[in-house]
Formats: sequence, C-alpha cells, structure tokens
Amino acid sequence: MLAEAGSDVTIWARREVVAAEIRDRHVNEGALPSVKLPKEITATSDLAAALDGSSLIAIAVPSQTLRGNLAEWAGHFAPGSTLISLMKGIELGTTKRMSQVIVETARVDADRVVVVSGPNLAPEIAAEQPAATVVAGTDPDRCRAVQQAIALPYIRPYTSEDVIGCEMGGAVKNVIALAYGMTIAMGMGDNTRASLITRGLAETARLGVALGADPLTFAGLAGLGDLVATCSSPLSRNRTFGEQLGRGRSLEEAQVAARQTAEGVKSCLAIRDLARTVGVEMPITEQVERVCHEGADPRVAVKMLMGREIKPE
Ligand SMILES: NC(=O)C1=CN([C@@H]2O[C@H](COP(=O)(O)OP(=O)(O)OC[C@H]3O[C@@H](n4cnc5c(N)ncnc54)[C@H](O)[C@@H]3O)[C@@H](O)[C@H]2O)C=CC1
Ligand SMILES: O=C(CO)COP(=O)(O)O
Repeated sequence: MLAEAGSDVTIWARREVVAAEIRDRHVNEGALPSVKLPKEITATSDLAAALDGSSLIAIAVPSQTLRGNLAEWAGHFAPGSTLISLMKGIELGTTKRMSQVIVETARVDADRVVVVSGPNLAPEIAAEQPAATVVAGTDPDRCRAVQQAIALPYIRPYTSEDVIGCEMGGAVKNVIALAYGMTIAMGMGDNTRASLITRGLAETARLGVALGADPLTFAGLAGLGDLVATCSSPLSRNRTFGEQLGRGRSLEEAQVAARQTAEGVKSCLAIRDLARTVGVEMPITEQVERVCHEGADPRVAVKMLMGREIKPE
C-alpha cells in the first residue's frame, strides 16, 4: 500500500533468499504466492540498510517476537521516525499492547507510535479489494501523515486518537475468531454465530473501556469491522485454527496444520490475565483459553457458556 501510494519502500526479510525473491522477482512465494508485488519495492536482509534514513517504519512480526526483535532493531531507528504497528496481539507475561512494547523496548516517545488496524485480510488487500482501516495515535500530525501515505483508490484510512481501543479490538477479535471457527466445525448455525460475534464484541468493549478505550471504537472498523471480517472469512488464520480445534484436533496438531501465525492462540492467555487483573469478566475468552491450553472439549465450552447465570444484556 505504501509503495502504491508513492513511498519508497524497502522490505527487511530475515532470510536473504526471501529478500532476493522480492527484490528480483517481485514475489513472496511463501506468503502470497499468487501476488505480483509493485516493482518499485526493494528488499534486503541487511537490517541497517533497510532502516537507514527511513521516516516510516511499519512493523509486522508475530506479536510474541516483537520485544526480542526490537532489541536488535531499535538502535537503527532514525531519530523522529514514525513507528507503525500492524500487529494484533497482547504480550504474554507482561499483558502489554504492542505499542506499549515498542515504547518500552525501543525507548521512544509514545507520540512516535501509530497503530493501523481494521478489516484488512492480507490476500484481499493484495487483490486491491476496497476496504477501510483506522490509523490511531496520540500525535494527530503523524496520524494524518500515515493516513495520507496509505490512502489509495481501494483503501480508505480513517484517523483516530484511540490507540487502546484499536489495539484491544484487533487483539481480542482473534480470540473470538478462534471460537467462531470452532462453532463452524461443530456445525452450528447463524444464530450461534451472530450471538458469538455480538457477545464477543461486548466482552471486548468491556475490557477495552476498563483499560481506558472509547466505547465507540468497538462499533467502528477496528472493532466490529475487523471482528466481522475475521470471523466471516475462510482466509482468516485464527478462524481456520479454531475450525481445527472444533474438529477435535489438539493444539499441537492444529499448529502443524497452520503455516502462519494465529495470534489469538497465545494472546488469549494474556487477554484472560489482563481481564482478571482489571476485574473484567470475559467468558468467551476464558473458554477459548481452556480449549487451546487446557485440552477442554469445545462442546463442553459451549455448554459452560450457555449455562452461565442469566442476566440483563
Ligand atoms: N495477515 C493478515 O491478514 C493480517 C495480519 N495482521 C497482523 O500482522 C502481524 C503479522 O502477521 P502476518 O504477517 O500475517 O504473520 P506471519 O506469520 O506471516 O509472520 C509475519 C512475518 O514475520 C516473520 N517472522 C516469524 N517469526 C519471526 C521472528 N521470530 N522474528 C522475526 N520475524 C519473524 C515471518 O517470517 C513473516 O515474514 C500479526 O500481529 C497479525 O495479527 C494484521 C492485519 C492483517
Ligand atoms: O487481522 C486480520 C484481518 O484484519 C487477519 O486475521 P487472521 O490473522 O486471523 O488471518
């Protein structure tokens, strides 16, 4: 998106073979085999060369690897550069959001971090299907600069000041999508799915608001928008992972089948812990954690959710 909207883009890849493939053949066979990347994009496995003079640095590694990677990267960030987080996860152990991990580990001012989040499944973006997204940060000028840098005929970016809401929406929807995948595998219908999305959003908002988010963010693109996209799409890794668990596969078996990161699998533990710390009930997240990490049967998890005390909506 950055390249198509006019920025000079360099991708950093850990493996030179991947960098060479992107640089020379404009493809990334492993990640998006059928996509031709813009020929203006270059790539390198040399970290210092990739970051040299970069004013916008977009970060998209699996959430649990961010802290370790930042230790290596941070010394190369140009002074004043904007750090764009594309990640949708919560760190295990610390229960921190990705922007918090960036601020803490790279020792940068929080104003320098901008979060981009929304219903943005990578294969659909690559196919240039129209979509919208949210650019959230505490520095409005930086948000507008990023908004401008990714605005395209097929991408409509909106700015927001609610970093907490956007990050929590992005992280928790992955957990709800795991549950959604389980319901599909168990043959449950549209009433179940709609109930799950709605109550999933309710618990997402409950936690987000307790952490300081604006409740309206959860009705927006980074909340409901991303939740619906991820749950409804067979392209979603989290939903697909949930389907494996719903078919009775173990966590290990599902991990072997998944080629890419399903963030919700680890984040459900951190989100559950975070919710407990602030005294917020997250029954769906609790059950997803039990299925993923305690070997609970998804059908029993559904029974437990349905058997909870009845109460006002
Ligand atoms: N794929 C998608 O549709 C979207 C993904 N995201 C978020 O972006 C983040 C990254 O997701 P994807 O790119 O899809 O995941 P991915 O599993 O494809 O991994 C991203 C990249 O990180 C590399 N990587 C893996 N382990 C690493 C490590 N230890 N150190 C450095 N690099 C490592 C992988 O080789 C890959 O190039 C996640 O937080 C995800 O939730 C957000 C929006 C859409
Ligand atoms: O975040 C995403 C879409 O907005 C991608 O979801 P998955 O990680 O489940 O594929």
